[in-house]
Amino acid sequence: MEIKKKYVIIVAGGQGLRMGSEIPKQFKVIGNYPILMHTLNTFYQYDNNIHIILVLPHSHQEYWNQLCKDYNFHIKHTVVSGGNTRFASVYNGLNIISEPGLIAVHDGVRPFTSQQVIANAFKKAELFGAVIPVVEVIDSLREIMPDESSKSVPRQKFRAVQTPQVFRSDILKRAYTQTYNEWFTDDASVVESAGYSVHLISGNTENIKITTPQDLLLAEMFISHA
Ligand SMILES: Nc1ccn([C@@H]2O[C@H](COP(=O)(O)OP(=O)(O)OP(=O)(O)O)[C@@H](O)[C@H]2O)c(=O)n1
Ligand SMILES: C[C@](O)(CO)[C@H](O)COP(=O)(O)O
Repeated sequence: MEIKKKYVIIVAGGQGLRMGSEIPKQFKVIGNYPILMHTLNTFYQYDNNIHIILVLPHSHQEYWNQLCKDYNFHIKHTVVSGGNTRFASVYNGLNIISEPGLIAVHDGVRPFTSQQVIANAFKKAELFGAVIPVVEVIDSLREIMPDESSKSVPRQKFRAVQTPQVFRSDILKRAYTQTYNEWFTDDASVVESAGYSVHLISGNTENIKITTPQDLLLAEMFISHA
């Protein structure tokens, strides 16, 4: 079978408002390195030929270059400027990919994706074209009704969605020609809205999205027990 080029667009163009810290959360240090370096390293460990595209706000790029020098970080990657939404940041990353292949899109603030999940996502994307990792929901769920009352819903019917989400490049590029919608919270929602179906695989529960100060504590704990 033909070996497809592999890309990963790592989005780190956000402001980290829910973290509320002075330094954007993607640059916070856990286990001796900034979070983003752990994330890039995870993909490099998976395949040291993967093309890594890192999306950062223009205003953070100088800081990142300095961090790379300070931490002697030499994993090859291309930096692209972020947009005002995650959708716009992915779009900008996609714009520099001209050759066909498989494209993973991954949150810069998810440093704990397992090698097994990355490998499985790429493998299944060859077959299905659009693959996302999900985990079961562990809390009970309630739906809020228009009159603000609520009703319980069966959690067995739902899954929590993670990244990396991996797609054939033609599918992802076509999907990202759509106009932005506020329910596009991930790449699967964009691809599905363009008429494609999305294949689910098992994610890994440690693959948290570091969003709040509590997540940062959890991340420190994962690193210290790795
Ligand atoms: N304009 C944006 C917004 C988000 N992201 C990225 O998308 C991922 C998931 O977003 P989230 O956790 O919400 O990050 P922030 O937008 O930084 O956080 P917040 O919503 O709390 O401001 C993050 O890696 C974030 O950097 C991005 O690349 N460009
Ligand atoms: C892409 C994502 O991480 C999948 O769970 C999530 O949708 C990002 O949401 P956010 O509101 O941008 O954090």
